[in-house]
Amino acid sequence: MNMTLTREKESPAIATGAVQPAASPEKVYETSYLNLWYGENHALKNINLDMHQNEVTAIIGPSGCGKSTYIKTLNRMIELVPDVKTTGQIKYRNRNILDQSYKVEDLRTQVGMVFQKPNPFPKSIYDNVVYGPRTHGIKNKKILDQIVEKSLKGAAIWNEVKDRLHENAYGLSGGQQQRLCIARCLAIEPDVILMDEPTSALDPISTLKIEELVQELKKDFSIIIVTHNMQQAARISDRTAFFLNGEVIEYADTNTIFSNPTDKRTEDYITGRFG
Ligand SMILES: Nc1ncnc2c1ncn2[C@@H]1O[C@H](COP(=O)(O)OP(=O)(O)OP(=O)(O)O)[C@@H](O)[C@H]1O
Repeated sequence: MNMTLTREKESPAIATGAVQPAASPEKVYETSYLNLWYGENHALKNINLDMHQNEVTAIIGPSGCGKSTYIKTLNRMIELVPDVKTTGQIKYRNRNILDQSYKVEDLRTQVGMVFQKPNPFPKSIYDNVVYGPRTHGIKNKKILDQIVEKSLKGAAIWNEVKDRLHENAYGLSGGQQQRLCIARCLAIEPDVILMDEPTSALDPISTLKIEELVQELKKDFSIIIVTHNMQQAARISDRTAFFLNGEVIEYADTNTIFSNPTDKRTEDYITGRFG
């Protein structure tokens, strides 16, 4: 059965705001037949997903379906969990990152991550932003100053903090802290930004700011975002993958997922019948 969830019809709340994806933008990630086990728990099952440059890809699905697990495989953070086993491939820019010869440090210079709860370091705003560049050996103050300004502007927080750069980041509001964490991520000039429910701890106004920011950032970066919030996926993403019980049930451009899904389970989820 076809269903319609468009701006004008049944559900104004799930209006897709994102522009349709371009014909075939370059692939950033290509996941093929990815399986992942936590011990005996088969958490990801035969995942096949391509993610594209300068797009926002949303990952949605009910609690426990494997969203966070999947996004953590994309920067190999998953390796921090003991007793994890994977099979299959994840190619980032044509190289399989699951191949142990791929240095995780190299991957992390290309792929930044923003987490559910803002996690600034207990340092000044300035020191938070320059943390990555300093780790990479940049010491020149003029260059670091430029990185700070550019990154904070990129994360749409410069005007709010430019006069207090040397104050502790913990003095910022939750929404400001999250934008600072995005600035910290931008300072390493990544190619891809992974976001694991970046607004779930924020109030609606801060959420809106982050959503607007994501739309800006996709001009320069590729963004993969896990969200519980279907309206958010509909508003900001170009493509959406619906996960259920560790499988990708449906992956398509966001408009299709929310207005004309092909799988009954997708339809049931986006209409709130479960999850
Ligand atoms: N560190 C871990 N050790 C063992 N099992 C885990 C671990 N993390 C997740 N799992 C299991 O893997 C499955 C997928 O969990 P995951 O956290 O990826 O789901 P999710 O879709 O992100 O859920 P939520 O929306 O609640 O955050 C679940 O069965 C979960 O219990």
